[in-house]
Parts: sequence; C-alpha cells; structure tokens
Amino acid sequence: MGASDKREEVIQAWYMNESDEDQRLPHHREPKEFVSLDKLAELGVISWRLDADNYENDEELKKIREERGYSYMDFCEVCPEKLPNYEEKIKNFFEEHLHTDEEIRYCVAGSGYFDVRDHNDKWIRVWVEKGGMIVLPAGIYHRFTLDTDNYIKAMRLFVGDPVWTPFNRPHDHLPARKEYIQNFLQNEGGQAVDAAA
Ligand SMILES: CSCCC(=O)/C(O)=C/O
Ligand SMILES: [Fe+2]
Repeated sequence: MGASDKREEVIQAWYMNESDEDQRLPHHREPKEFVSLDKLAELGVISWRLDADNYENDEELKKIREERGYSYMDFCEVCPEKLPNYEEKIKNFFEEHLHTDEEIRYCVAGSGYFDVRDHNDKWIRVWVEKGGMIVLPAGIYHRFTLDTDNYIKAMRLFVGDPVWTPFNRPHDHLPARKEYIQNFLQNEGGQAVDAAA
C-alpha cells in the first residue's frame, strides 16, 4: 500500500485510565491499550467509515438505512453556541446511562468520545471523527463527551419515532438491559463472557 492509499482511522478505541482529569482528555492507559473494531462488535457496537462530505447522496448510507430500518434522521450539533442548555446537556450526556433502543450517531463534522462498558465493566473510549458512524446497542451502559476540540455535528438516526430517554445507571431491571446481557455479555451456560480477563 502506497502512502497515498493510507486512510486515517475515523474510529479508534482504547481502554481508559481511572484518572479524574478533564473528561475531554484522551485518558489513555500507560502503556496504551487499543481495542479493535472486532472487539467492539463483540459488545454489539458496530461501526462504518462513510463519506461525510457526501452524506446527502451516499448510496452506502442509504443502504444501511434501508437494511436497518433507520427511517428517522436529524442533526445534533454540540458546542456552546449551537446547543440550547449546553452545560446541562453536556453534564447529562456524561452520566452513565442506557437507552431502550439503539443509539445511532454518524459524525459528519468534528469529533467526540462515546464511552462504553466492556464485559468486565471497564470503560472503553470510542473516539469518533468525521466519517465515523456507530451504533450502540439497546441496553449498553455508555456516556458521551466532546474532546478538547469542543465540537461535533452528528446525524442521529432512529427506527420510527425517536425516543432519546436516558436511563441512568442502575437500570438493570429493564428488559432492554436484560436482553443486552443475554445477547452480548453471557455465554450459553449463563456465565459472564471474559469474566477472567
Ligand atoms: C453526539 S450526539 C450527543 C450525545 C447523545 O445524543 C447521547 O445520547 C449520548 O449518549
Ligand atoms: Fe446515550
């Protein structure tokens, strides 16, 4: 592969350190512990790299929306100038929570961190930049923060009428949480996957 073929990653993931420094910093462990997109997929977090300069006419995006039934679409810009009640929203996005439906976000400008819990309840930081689209499955505990560039414009997709309600942890009794555990965190014997890792 020549240098001109080299594509920058628009989605990168790593295990976070425990430091209580600014949430917008990368929070890498020392040494860094990256997480592959395949490992994210094992947690139900799926992703694509798309052409964000062409989202209006993108056949690949159209196909994903058709196949997965993503009929609803709008945009959410997160920065102090554009988001009403910015401080409150930023605080709420970073509270650990789950949704009873998928959270689908396509970053068309800027960047941000979607943090998700792994099989052992450790935080994985998922950095999504322009062109990255991710689906967080219903029932996964997660949170969102801007990075130090302080700006993201995300396309929000949904199946049918959108429901954005966050259920802050703990909400383990919800059917969506139970189904998530069954589908992604337990093996057939009902044991926690990766418990010894
Ligand atoms: C970049 S979209 C804002 C974050 C959000 O909508 C959400 O639900 C985070 O969990
Ligand atoms: Fe969320």
